[in-house]
Amino acid sequence: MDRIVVRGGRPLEGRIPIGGAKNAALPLMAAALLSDGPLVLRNAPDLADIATMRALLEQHGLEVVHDKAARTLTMSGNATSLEAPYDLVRKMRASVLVLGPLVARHGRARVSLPGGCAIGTRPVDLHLKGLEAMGATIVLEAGYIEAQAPQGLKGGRILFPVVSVGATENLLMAACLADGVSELVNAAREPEIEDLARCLIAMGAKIEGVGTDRLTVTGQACLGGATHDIVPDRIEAGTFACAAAITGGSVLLEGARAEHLGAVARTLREAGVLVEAEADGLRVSRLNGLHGVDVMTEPFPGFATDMQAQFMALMSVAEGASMVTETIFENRFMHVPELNRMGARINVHGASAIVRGVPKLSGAPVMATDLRASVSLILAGLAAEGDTIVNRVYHLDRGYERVELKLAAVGADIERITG
Ligand SMILES: CC(=O)N[C@H]1[C@@H](OP(=O)(O)OP(=O)(O)OC[C@H]2O[C@@H](n3ccc(=O)[nH]c3=O)[C@H](O)[C@@H]2O)O[C@H](CO)[C@@H](O)[C@@H]1O
Ligand SMILES: C=C(OP(=O)(O)O)C(=O)O
Repeated sequence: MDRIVVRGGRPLEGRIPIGGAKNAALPLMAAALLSDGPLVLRNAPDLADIATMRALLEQHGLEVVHDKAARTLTMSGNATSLEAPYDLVRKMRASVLVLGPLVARHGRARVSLPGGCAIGTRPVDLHLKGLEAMGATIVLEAGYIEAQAPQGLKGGRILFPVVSVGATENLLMAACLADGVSELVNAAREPEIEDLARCLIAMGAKIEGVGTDRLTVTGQACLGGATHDIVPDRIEAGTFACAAAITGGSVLLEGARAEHLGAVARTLREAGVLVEAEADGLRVSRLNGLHGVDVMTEPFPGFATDMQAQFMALMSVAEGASMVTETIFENRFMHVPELNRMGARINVHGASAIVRGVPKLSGAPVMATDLRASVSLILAGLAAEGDTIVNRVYHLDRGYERVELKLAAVGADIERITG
């Protein structure tokens, strides 16, 4: 199994290209199940999760071509199998996003209950209740969701009791082919949802309220093909922003958009990091010291839970203390014991972690159990004295394209050891 070795102490300088967002690409790929014509996605990242979604769509009967040189994904054809099997779905939570499109288009689907990052229980009840509100019958049997709507879905009013990115995406896609008008209230507003909505509109969907927490969808008989540019990955950008900050460097994040970073950019500035929009991206630099800042994860435009681990690594070398509160997932502090093994001083009290900054971290062999936790250990390694060996990098490969090459290109001493 591959490992990443980081030797800390070098300030990062240069330009880092930001890829298309994993969390936008996955629902966009699922949207191909709604379409009669080919869906072409440009700016497609080359990630393990994209390969998993590709395999899932292919086993449903779609043709998927990933031209990695051109960075395009082309999906065409219609589903011939309506079952999403456990072996693929368990690898990635976003697999459940095939459910809404399959039921909306074909009147039934059988989808395994999903896996994904081990960061909490992660139920899918909101996805299922929403489909029921649109007239589907749902039965859970032997680890599978069996959904039926033989007469097709009907438009309905769905009020989300908590903000859910995945449920908003699943039901938004389903509503595009439902009979009548659907209203999604308290919908998630993450930039990836806006990206999905824009692509669906290009495919012929009728959606109002894009970018707000109230989406109104007038169902259409069918959707067609489209060509769509995937939005840049705000979490990849935020991660490299933390890399620049933790090493006291200065990098230009090519293609990154300040408005998509939401509270992350504001919080970095509060901590003493310069974040400036330039013509072709965002410049992130740290000239002086870092200071501790409190953060609380929230749905967009609040501080993203997918940036919590990376920000905690940064705070572990800041002056003073910071309190990091995780409100989205109940078990997303798996990086804390590993950061502490590198000399960080972090105590967890329920949903909050108190981080007391230390002057230096020290390299160590570490291991993470989820994607963002893994990358937080690389960030810590960039600032640590000595070698940090990050094991189990398959988590990283789910969501970061060649992270070690991108970091090495701006001066980090980092390499992948294969095998
Ligand atoms: C592939 C993808 O885009 N993943 C992102 C997506 O995950 P995902 O779509 O799984 O996250 P959700 O926004 O749905 O989860 C938010 C909260 O709602 C709860 N919930 C969710 C659905 C449900 O049916 N019932 C329920 O109770 C969850 O347990 C969690 O506490 O948004 C998360 C929150 O920004 C991110 O961390 C993930 O990176
Ligand atoms: C938690 C994440 O992904 P997933 O929802 O696929 O587990 C993530 O991207 O940080």
